Amino acid sequence: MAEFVPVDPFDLVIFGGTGDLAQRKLLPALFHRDGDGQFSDDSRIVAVSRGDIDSEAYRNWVRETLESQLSARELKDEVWQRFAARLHHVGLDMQADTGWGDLGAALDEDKKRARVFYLATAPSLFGTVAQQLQDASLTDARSRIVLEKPVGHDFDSARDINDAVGAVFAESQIYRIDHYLGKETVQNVLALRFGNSLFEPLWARGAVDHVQITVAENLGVGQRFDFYNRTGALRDMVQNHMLQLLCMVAMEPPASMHHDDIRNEKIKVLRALKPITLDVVDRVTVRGRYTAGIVDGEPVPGYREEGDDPEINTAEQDTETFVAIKAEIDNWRWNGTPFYLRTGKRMARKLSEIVFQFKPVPHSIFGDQPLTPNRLVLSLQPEEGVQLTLMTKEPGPGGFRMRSLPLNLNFPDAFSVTYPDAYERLLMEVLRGNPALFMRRDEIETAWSWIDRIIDSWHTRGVRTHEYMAGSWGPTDSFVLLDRDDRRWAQPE
Ligand SMILES: NC(=O)C1=CN([C@@H]2O[C@H](COP(=O)(O)OP(=O)(O)OC[C@H]3O[C@@H](n4cnc5c(N)ncnc54)[C@H](OP(=O)(O)O)[C@@H]3O)[C@@H](O)[C@H]2O)C=CC1
Ligand SMILES: O=C1O[C@H](COP(=O)(O)O)[C@@H](O)[C@H](O)[C@H]1O
Repeated sequence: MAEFVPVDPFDLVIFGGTGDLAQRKLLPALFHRDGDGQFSDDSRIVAVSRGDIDSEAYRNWVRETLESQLSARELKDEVWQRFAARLHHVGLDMQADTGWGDLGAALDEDKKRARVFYLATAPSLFGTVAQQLQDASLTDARSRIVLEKPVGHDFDSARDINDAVGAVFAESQIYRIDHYLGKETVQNVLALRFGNSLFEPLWARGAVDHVQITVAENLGVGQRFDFYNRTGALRDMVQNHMLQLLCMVAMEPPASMHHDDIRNEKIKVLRALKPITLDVVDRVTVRGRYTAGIVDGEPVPGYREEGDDPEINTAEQDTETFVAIKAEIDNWRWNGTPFYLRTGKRMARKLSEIVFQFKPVPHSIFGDQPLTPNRLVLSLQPEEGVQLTLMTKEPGPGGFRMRSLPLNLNFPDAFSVTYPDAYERLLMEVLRGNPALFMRRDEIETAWSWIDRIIDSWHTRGVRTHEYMAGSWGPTDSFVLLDRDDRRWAQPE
């Protein structure tokens, strides 16, 4: 039976406490955890923004924002009263030297209490805020700082941010968010691989033909056009989420669940990624961009039409909303077993999954009967579960007929509890002081180095985006990418 374990008293400061991320993810997540009784009465949440509002006005704003997202059943009055009492707002400009004393005054002076600074702001402010906090004597060995993604837009900027934040906080105090690491199924990869003796002997080049990692979204870029247009799918999704998924499935068994044991294994995978160089970039990567189409039965505009600011939406700007990559890991376990990565916006439907395609049997004793090689599918979204396809004999008379059937483990069916979403889990891990689900500095920087190489090669080779219709599974070239190796994407069915 799931049990919600309370966390010790804390002060949580959210820089950007009135922003979109706070509104849609952080505040609902905190409200849910409070609802399950995990926060002590004296724990505080202090929002920082430049807004000229007092704490009462902030509480009213939070109430409205929760009302627009939660059901009346979820927004229980008793929980709201408790939650509201811990909310405070401090108005200050993170780039100015004034106002930091007000923030200090809003915090508890008890040195034993966890003090967490959550930077839900542009990454260009991370170093400045860290320095201001130190100058205002608001940090000590017990404080923690949470950095939202993206940590930089390339290796150099990531290193600068890490240096600036690292000048104030020790690495053990820095929590770099990748919300995919908070997803239930991603953690279940550890349980599946290392809690069962069944899979690990097969988890290698000898048995696995190839691996596919798909993160498809049906949504477009929406309100974030400006950010996205400067970023693109490779930086937005592959540098972080997809490479983290790759690490979780490809790493060697860690010695324990200790955060450094896990992160030490992940970094080895990132270091072993074969660089994608100028001579291969147009064979092993595909860039795409959606045009108008139909998603979930509704007509939707193309990418270009989503950004209405002519200053940023120029014809020369060739931002990709889709990317597919044939990645290779140069190590003993995976040599010769490609990992095909694919992510895109406005695709046929929301679907995140990791597919292990096993090799065919070496010899068939069943004559002409076609045999489908086994496949292990780890589903992340929208449904969480694990599926293993096996060849079986069709029952009954009529000869020996073989059929491929799935062995299904659907988490919502198997476990009746509703479990916390990724942000809820990650926030609780920060408050507990457990960095296992966060990215270490070397992971971020090594991932950026690999990504930078692809971007440089794209620019030098002039690799352009290919159009795909919104509501499809991506550009034709992404199918050719696998076709060339005589393989197919697991989707569409
Ligand atoms: N929104 C999302 O879904 C996601 C966002 N992120 C990242 O999180 C960060 C924040 O994103 P998002 O919430 O969307 O951004 P918003 O622009 O919606 O919010 C920014 C917040 O920061 C405050 N702020 C901005 N500048 C200052 C300043 N100089 N001093 C004090 N407060 C300031 C704003 O308030 P005010 O203007 O009143 O000062 C506001 O509260 C970004 O780096 C984004 O890339 C990451 C993953 C998902
Ligand atoms: O970090 C990001 O992730 C979301 C997708 O997250 P999910 O949990 O809904 O799969 C993506 O839409 C966004 O562009 C990106 O910045």
